[in-house]
Amino acid sequence: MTSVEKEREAVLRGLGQTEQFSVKIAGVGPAAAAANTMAALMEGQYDLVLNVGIAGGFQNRADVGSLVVADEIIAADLGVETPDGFQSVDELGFGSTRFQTATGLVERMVATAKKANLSITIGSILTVSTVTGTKARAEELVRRVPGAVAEAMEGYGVAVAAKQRRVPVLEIRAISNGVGPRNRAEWRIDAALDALTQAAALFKEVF
Ligand SMILES: O=C(O)c1cccc(C(=O)CC[C@H]2O[C@@H](n3cnc4c(=O)[nH]cnc43)[C@H](O)[C@@H]2O)c1
Repeated sequence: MTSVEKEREAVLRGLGQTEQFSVKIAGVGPAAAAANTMAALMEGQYDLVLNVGIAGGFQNRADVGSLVVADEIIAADLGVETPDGFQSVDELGFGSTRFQTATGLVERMVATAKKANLSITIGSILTVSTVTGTKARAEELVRRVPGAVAEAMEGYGVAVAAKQRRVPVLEIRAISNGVGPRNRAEWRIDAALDALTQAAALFKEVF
């Protein structure tokens, strides 16, 4: 599942000729991602759901142009803001903001990417509904989730649908920008899409 067509094309370029994978559009944001992933899972039989796309990288954790793979997918803004700070739905007893990703496959993806000389980091990938645009917010997210390496907008939605259908899930992202003060001029979307293509070229071997 990719959010937009450009990400889908980048993945298809890397996959080359294969019938092993089906690459579908999730849309932007967790709700669209959950609905479109569920629709895909109702139409076909799948062994694994991958959420692949670009993301923001947290400073000194994931550099622009590098790859990240999630050991955990976390809905970072699903909760309540109280005078004492943010409380997640887990703390409130309303559900879970966290999904573990497919054990074994994370390590295989990382080992294979490293063998291909790609820069890749394992960590929590946050799902947010609002892109972080300030240093204070970036710091707050890292304080709340010390293992966070990147933020994007779809992983949690994809994971909700995958879990419902009892299919393992993985999130792999290429970093297009830093998480922090908004600065569109610093975006490196082409570099991130190239990294996605290089990652996807390994998928046949890894999965
Ligand atoms: O207009 C902005 O300043 C802006 C900054 C970052 C991202 C956006 C998007 O509209 C991107 C949405 C799309 O890309 C993924 N993505 C990429 N970078 C980030 C990020 O830093 N934080 C959250 N999501 C990001 C996301 O998964 C969406 O699919 C606009």
